[in-house]
Amino acid sequence: MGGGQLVRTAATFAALTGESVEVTDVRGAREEPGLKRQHVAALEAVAAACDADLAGAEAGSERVAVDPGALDGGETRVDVGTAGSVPLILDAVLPLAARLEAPYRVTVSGGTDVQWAPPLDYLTDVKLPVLRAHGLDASVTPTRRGFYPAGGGAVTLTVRPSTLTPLDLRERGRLRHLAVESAASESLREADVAERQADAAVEALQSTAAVPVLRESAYDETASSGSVVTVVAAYEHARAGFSALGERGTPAEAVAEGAVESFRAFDRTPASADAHLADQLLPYLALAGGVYTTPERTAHLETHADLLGTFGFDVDVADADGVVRVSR
Ligand SMILES: Nc1ncnc2c1ncn2[C@@H]1O[C@H](COP(=O)(O)OP(=O)(O)OP(=O)(O)O)[C@@H](O)[C@H]1O
Repeated sequence: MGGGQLVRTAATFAALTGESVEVTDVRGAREEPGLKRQHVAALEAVAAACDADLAGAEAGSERVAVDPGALDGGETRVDVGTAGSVPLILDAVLPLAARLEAPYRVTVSGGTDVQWAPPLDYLTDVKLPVLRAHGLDASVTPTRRGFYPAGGGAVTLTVRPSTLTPLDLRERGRLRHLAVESAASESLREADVAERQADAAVEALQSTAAVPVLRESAYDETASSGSVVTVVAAYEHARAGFSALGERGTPAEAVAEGAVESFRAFDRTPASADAHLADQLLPYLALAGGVYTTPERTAHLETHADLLGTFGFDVDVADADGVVRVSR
């Protein structure tokens, strides 16, 4: 049944509802089935917030059980040990705010900007502002970035008891500004990678949109070298983000162009949530209700919505006027 998302969501909703859950045949369809270290870390991060007993929470395990206690917060550290995604682990923890009885602080080390996961700047500058506008009380303090394969990044998340309000994202409103967030390893400073990514993105965006384009670029001492650029689109009522990771052999300018192109494609649609945010907002929609639209039905959106249905939270995913409308 399902992938890593199933394990994370099962743990999160066990903690939220106070009901024990068991997931069997974990990542059964994957080449290497069973839990990966990053899924174990997510289970540990959720379990520590609610004194849960975990069974089978180890790498390779194909069966895991979560028996939650009270969501009384506290403080803990979790180490993914690899470049497994830190933002994905924090994603599992963030919705707990809705039922926390006291603040919870977790420091997670691993990869901050890795493939197939939300980059750090996407979490801090796209997802968190959207959620804060809807009642979430959470702050993220990055200490260091971590790229593939060594990871070694570290981020501290503090979540406080929050009253979530319905996601009212029917219309995104007009584009107000764009921001380019560019980051690279210290070892790429000599090649000006962070500046080149930022300059190329800013230049391309200025030729596309008649709004202010903010720009930030930074270097960080990292265990493995890498780079990342995120284009943040701030609309009147919504935010969207488009990231690209640097790759050996791909010029910094081409990396930036990838992120800009994704923004342009989204901006041509009337949607209020980008394709990634659409699946990541589902737990909040389940808890607080609301509506948003997104350009496409991704497999993540569909399987995550189905999964929430199995926890008794029905989410409606419907085609409407060329976009996909997600509501509850
Ligand atoms: N560029 C990106 N920007 C923002 N979010 C992203 C980006 N790429 C992937 N994501 C998000 O990362 C999450 C990936 O979840 P997924 O379940 O695939 O991870 P996993 O734990 O590695 O699972 P598995 O290994 O079983 O496939 C999704 O929520 C997806 O929207």
